[in-house]
Amino acid sequence: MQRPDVLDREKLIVGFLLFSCAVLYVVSKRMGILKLQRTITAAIKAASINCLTSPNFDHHPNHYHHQLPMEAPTLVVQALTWLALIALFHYLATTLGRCLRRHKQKHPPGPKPWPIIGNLNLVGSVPHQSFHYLSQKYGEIMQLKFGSFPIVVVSSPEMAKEILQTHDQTFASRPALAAGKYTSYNYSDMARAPIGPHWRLAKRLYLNELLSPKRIDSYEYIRVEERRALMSCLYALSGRETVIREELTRFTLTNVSRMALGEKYFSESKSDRSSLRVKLEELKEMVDEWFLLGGVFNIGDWIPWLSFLDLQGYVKRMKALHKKFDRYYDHVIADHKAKREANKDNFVAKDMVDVVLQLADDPNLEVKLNSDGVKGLLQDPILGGTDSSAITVEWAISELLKQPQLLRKATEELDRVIGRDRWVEEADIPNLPYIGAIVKETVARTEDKGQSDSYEGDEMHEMLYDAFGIPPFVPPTDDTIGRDPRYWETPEKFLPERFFGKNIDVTGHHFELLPFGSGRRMCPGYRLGLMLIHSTLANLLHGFSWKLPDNVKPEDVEMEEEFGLNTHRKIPIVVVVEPRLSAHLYV
Ligand code: HEM
Repeated sequence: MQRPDVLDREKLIVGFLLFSCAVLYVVSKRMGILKLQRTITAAIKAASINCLTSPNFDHHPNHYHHQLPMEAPTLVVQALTWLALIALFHYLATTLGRCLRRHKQKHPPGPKPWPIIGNLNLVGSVPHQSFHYLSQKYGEIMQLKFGSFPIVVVSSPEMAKEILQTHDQTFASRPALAAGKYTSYNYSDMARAPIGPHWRLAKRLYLNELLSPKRIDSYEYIRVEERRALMSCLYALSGRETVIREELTRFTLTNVSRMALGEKYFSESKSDRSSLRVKLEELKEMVDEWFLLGGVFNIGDWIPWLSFLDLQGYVKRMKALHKKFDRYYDHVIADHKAKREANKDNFVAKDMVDVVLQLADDPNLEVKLNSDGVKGLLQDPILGGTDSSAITVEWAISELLKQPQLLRKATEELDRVIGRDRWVEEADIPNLPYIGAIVKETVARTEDKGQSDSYEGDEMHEMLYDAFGIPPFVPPTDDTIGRDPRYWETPEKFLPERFFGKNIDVTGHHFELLPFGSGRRMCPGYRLGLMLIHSTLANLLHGFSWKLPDNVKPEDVEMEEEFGLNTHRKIPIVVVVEPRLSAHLYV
């Protein structure tokens, strides 16, 4: 991508005018402006005398021309000289302005914006679908205006590479949206933090403490215990209509809570009123609400002078949600502090909360961790690790129920590789290529369709102009690339086989498939996320046969999406499961 060039002709005009001005300035300085005027006046006078002495001129003595004092033409000539100079400067200024404007207006193509709302009228309730539609009309890089802010949407692997790899430093910060302020402890979680010392601290913490390959392996026993609990629970529900999302969210929430916080910190009993702990149902609702509010188009974000009205009521909801999460984190922190106090002399940090609290006490830390900073850091794994893994498995099952022949192929592979007398272990995953292809196809089609962050702010604006001559940008929507027939055969079809014989991975190197992003803001939890998705899906397909309720045919399964920071199914899928393995494996 090149910085757009000003037209050569205009460069010449501007150069010529600047040169003329410089000459006029130097000459007037040397001669003095009055002398210059006198010279010009003399030249014009000489011309007029020539004219007066021409044979056609009327020489009658009473002719008023003869009566004029000599000063009058001098004044006229002086006035004309000034007018000419003013006109010259005016011309120069307007031409220069036009050139600069032309330079700035070299925007990517896009629809004409309306006053105040910009192009918000073209963005439907599922924005990535609107982007996809618009990008077909305007191309792989297009400009839209959200209220007062210009944004750019890119939708090809080549453009994605430019933005996320070549210029990733320029584009790595996040916009300051209300969701980050009210639901992410004033931009203190890693996902919303601007690039800076706090974000670097978070990255180090996750990569070294919670999400390093060694640490992920050491938590395998938690994932196995929780997987067993999930399988037993589904076994108990067999033959009944079940909303699988409920079970999956409980499963991922428990896993991530135990890994990051050390234990569950929620109560599973609906009737237990005495517990200080938040109820599981309530926590699930809080997580759902967080993802919904994180992805909404809050008018105040894009038309800031209307923000105080909170027209859609989102900010009010964000503040209410913040209070609930705050109570939850206060409880987690107080419990950890109490345990540390009780074990003062030989205390060893056991989980991420212990590590974060130790960091908060460290006076030599590059950036001081205050209470918001601590809670922001606890939030990333709870929210980042829960919803995305659960909804990916739900989408995969929905796609398989729509095409039962794919479900058959997956169970054939499981029977062949694993057999019917044991569960699938994490070490088996590389030997299950068909399940792997299903996971890739699912994340390619469904992950983070909602990623529509844009970048703003004067500094960012300048950087964007420096880098590209373009205004703020929206990261490439996987959905747009994922549906482009130039990169995918029959993109509208769920087709795991498309990955066979192709070395396309999902870890940010192949820009036609970016479910976890790429570059420095790439998801730090991708290993854990993939591990959870692979092993959960493989065991669900291995342990149960899957059916739709009697009155629903595969072709009737709705695949409508609900927009949010993650894209959920609009209507959770209802399934009926029956065990496939011996009964003793489910206890
Ligand atoms: C299926 C599972 C997951 C998917 C699909 C997913 C996807 C993503 C995506 C697309 C991003 C944004 C990348 C970008 O802007 O370029 C992201 C960021 C992030 N994810 Fe994940 N994620 C998953 C699991 C996890 C897990 C398990 C954790 C932690 C335990 C996690 C923590 C984070 C954090 C902290 C960020 C913010 C990174 C930053 O802004 O620098 N994610 N994730």
